[in-house]
Order: sequence, then C-alpha cells, then structure tokens
Amino acid sequence: MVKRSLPRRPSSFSSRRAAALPGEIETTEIQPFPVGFCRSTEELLGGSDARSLLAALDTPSPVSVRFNPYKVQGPSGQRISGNDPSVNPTGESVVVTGGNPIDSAPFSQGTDSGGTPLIRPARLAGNEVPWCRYGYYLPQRPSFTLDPAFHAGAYYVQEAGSMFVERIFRQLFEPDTPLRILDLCAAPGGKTTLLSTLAGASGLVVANEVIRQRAGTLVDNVRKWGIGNTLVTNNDPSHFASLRHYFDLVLVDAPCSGEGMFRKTPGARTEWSEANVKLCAARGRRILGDVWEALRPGGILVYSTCTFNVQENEETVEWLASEYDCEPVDVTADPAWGIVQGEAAGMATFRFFPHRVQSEGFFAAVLRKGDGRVRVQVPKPRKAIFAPLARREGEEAARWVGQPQQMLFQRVGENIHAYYAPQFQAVREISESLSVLCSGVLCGQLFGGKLRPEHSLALFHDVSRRQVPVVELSPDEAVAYLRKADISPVRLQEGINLVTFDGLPLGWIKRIGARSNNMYPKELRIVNL
Ligand SMILES: C[S@@+](CC[C@H](N)C(=O)[O-])C[C@H]1O[C@@H](n2cnc3c(N)ncnc32)[C@H](O)[C@@H]1O
Repeated sequence: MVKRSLPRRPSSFSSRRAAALPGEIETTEIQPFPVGFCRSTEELLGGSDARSLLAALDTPSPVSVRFNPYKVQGPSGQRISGNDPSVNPTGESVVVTGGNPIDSAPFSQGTDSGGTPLIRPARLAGNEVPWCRYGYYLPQRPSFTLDPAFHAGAYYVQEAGSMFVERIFRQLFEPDTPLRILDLCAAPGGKTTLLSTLAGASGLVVANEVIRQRAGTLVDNVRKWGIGNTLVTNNDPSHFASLRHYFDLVLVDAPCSGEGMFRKTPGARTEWSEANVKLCAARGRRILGDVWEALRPGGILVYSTCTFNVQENEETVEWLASEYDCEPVDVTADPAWGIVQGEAAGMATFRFFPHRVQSEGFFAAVLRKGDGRVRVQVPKPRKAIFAPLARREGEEAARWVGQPQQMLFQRVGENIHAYYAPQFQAVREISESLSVLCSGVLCGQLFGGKLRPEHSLALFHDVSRRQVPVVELSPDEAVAYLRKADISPVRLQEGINLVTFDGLPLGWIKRIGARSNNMYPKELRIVNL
C-alpha cells in the first residue's frame, strides 16, 4: 500500500463547499486564477494557507543567481580561472578538480560607467540561498543583458527552489565521486549547470533535451558555463533504454502544468486546465518509465516539477513506487527553511510554497533504485566518432589549456575536442549511441598545424592565458564586443587576442594590421539594449 504524508485538507472543508471556493475568496488579486487550481490548492493546503499561497503568487518573484565557482571566487572577488596569472603570479596552475572549488563567493551589485546596475563578485552577505552554497538573492532584478559577467558564464539566473538539487546531491555523494549523471529534461540548463558544477572534473553530466530548438539554448548555456564535463544530447527519453544500468544519478525535471510559473508568467494561468494536469501527470510517468532502465541499481532518481498539485507530484511518485523497485533515501531540509518535507510511498518529498519560502514554487522527490544485479549494457557502436591526434597536433591543442595533463584531445570530424580523461570512455560510449550536439570542450580546428580557437574554448574555465595576449576591456568596450561591434585595434597585438572583462574571458578578437576582427559568434550577440 502506498503511503503519503501531505498537508491534508482541514476537516471543516467539505466537497460541497469546494465548488463554491472561488466565490469565497474575496481578494481581487486571486480572481485570475483558474477555478480548478483554487480548488486543488484549497484541498492541498486548507483555507487560510491556500489564500496565503494565492496572495504570494500575486507578488513579484524573488530574483536569485547562482554563481560559477570555476570562474568567480569570493569574498575578495578574485577568480580561479585555472592558470590566470593575475590571480596566480607564480605561474603555477591552480588545480580545479571535482567537488567544490570554492566555498563561498558573495556577489554585490555595482554599476557600470553609465550607472546601470551590474552583478559583481563582491558582497551580498545576508542574501544567501540557504540550501545552495553558490546561490544568492538579489534585491532587485538588474539588466543581466548589460552585465558582461553574465555572458562570461560567471553566474546563472536561477529560481532558488531549483538550487535544492545541490542539497540533495551533497547529502548523497562524497566530493569527487566519479559520477555519471543524466539530466533528462534539461533545457535551458539551470539544473545542468548546477550538476556540472557539482560533478567536477571526475564526473560526467549528460544533459538531454528532446525539443531541438530548446536543445540549442542548452548548448549555449553549457558552453558559457565552461566546466567542460558535459555532453548535450537531443533524444527522446525512450532512447536511453539502450544505456541499461548506466547512470548513478538521473534527474527528471519533468515538463509540467507550471503552477509555480503563475507568479512570474501570469499567462501561465490562462493555459492551465485540469485536462492539462492529467496530461502532464501521464507524460511524467511515461518519461520516468522510459528512463528507469538507464539508472543503475542502487542509483539515485530525483523527480522534480515546478507545480503544486498532487497528481503530477506525490501521485506520480506513488505510481513509480508501485511499478518499480524504489527505496527511500535519507535526505532532509532544515525545518527553519520553510520547505514542506513530506513523503510519497515512503519516498522523501520537498515542496516549496512561495508564501513560506523565497521561491517561485518547486517540488522534488528523491529515491534509490533497488539494489538488484547490475548489468551495464553498452550498445554496439554505430560509427567511430573519435580519432586520436598526431603528436604535434596534440601538443598544439594542449598549449591552449591550463592543465592539459588531465585531458584527452580528440578529433571529431574537423574539430578538436578536449575531455577530462576519467570519463572519456563514457563519452565515447554515449556518443556512439545517441544524438550528441556538443561534448567536452570544443577547442577549434587545425590549419597548417595551428589551432584556430572556437568561442567555447575562450569560455572554458581553464583556457590558457599564456598563448595569446589578454586584453582587458572597459565596461562600454565589453558591451560593444558582445554586440559584435568594431573594437579599436590600438591595444590589441597582431593576431588573436583573448578579451576579458573584470578578468573573465568573453571571447576572441583578431588584429590584422590597422583593423580588428571581432570573433564573437553572431548568433550570441546582444541585439536589444
Ligand atoms: C521544466 S523544463 C526543464 C528545465 C530545466 N531542467 C532547467 O532546470 O533549466 C522541462 C523540459 O522538458 C522538455 N520536454 C517536453 N516534453 C518532453 C518529453 N515528452 N520528454 C522529455 N522532455 C520533454 C521541455 O522541452 C523542457 O525543456
């Protein structure tokens, strides 16, 4: 029998009264909420708590960011981008391995020369997201587009509840465990970039997105984040059955009815319907069923949504536990955080209600797959994708990376990629059976024995700063560079230069005599200011 512990409907609330609920709620703010949603919220929380939730959904969303500890360090604001000589004047590489490169890095908002608020690595003390070492609330929403650090992958703008994935991860895995992680519904990449941070150089994150266009955004965000341990795939969840018992951790952040989005995107309210909740619940189950075989026995499954209703949340977990061999795991939240910790079929659940927690709304369940016999199955390779480099080619590629000794350089078609050695075999196996859009660090192409670097290499946290001149841009120059405007060649040296802002690499620029060629990718340029 399944067991569930949830905030129950108060006994004074009868189904006869449920039909009259919308009329009973007197504040004008809640009028736009769908009737069925009001009813299920009342059933879930009871009268006054439901009203508090609806009232909270009519207030502005909190704004939070999660910084990239591979690129930003605090509290002094210094960075540890691998071999940055300004940080590390001895010239020795700073070793950035798996686990937690930096323990804390508060941000503050400064201003650029035009007075526009920017996020900067300095102090936002007192604004920490309590369950995520790298998360901070901002006092207001700045123009992220105008902050070059945002484009450099220094931070990701992420809803605070979603950062709870870090809490789950830290309670279940030791730092530097070589994990294979699958983020099945990954675009635009919020949780992927967090998992990539946590997995470090010893782990591998496979970030999958079934919708091709959304997968493109995921690729952009993964490259910008620049840790180099992530592979982006564009597959249907059912395709992962070919990787039997392969992953140590699977995250299913399911497409849902998005009740948590009612706050930020009021249009989501008009799209909501009971029929859609049912459809989303059925789809969530299908996705979970499709991917179950890919999780290794003893491995961890995290199922999450940004919706409140029980059909898509607890009932889906109950369904999973009734169909498959699931075991509870010991994960907790600090009661002071206001997160509602419950259980569904004995599995730990966490719900973030916006009237109790600074969050838009989030649900997560965590469980372990029963420890049966592990039979890892790797499908027969369809085609050979990787080719080793000749010695000279390898040396040329290696000089662009701060710590090449921990990486393997491979040719994929015309391109040179770099991979952390511990997970290269897994990269190979996955690449030979799924549709891979990007993997490792795309370094560039060789012409006459010389590497022409790709943009993603500039954003790799461990790009070498010794191979080409590094030119620091002013705030206005940096924004001009990101708009792909012409940059004065005066401070550039002949050939390729790496341009930085506040020490963070933004991309490449080439000086050819009296002119410069802005190499920022056209498709990424800032178009609206
Ligand atoms: C909640 S969003 C994921 C958000 C993402 N995990 C993040 O943190 O940024 C759900 C994703 O599932 C994808 N999706 C939609 N239908 C799907 C399906 N049938 N199977 C798998 N994924 C699907 C959507 O395109 C969307 O990108």
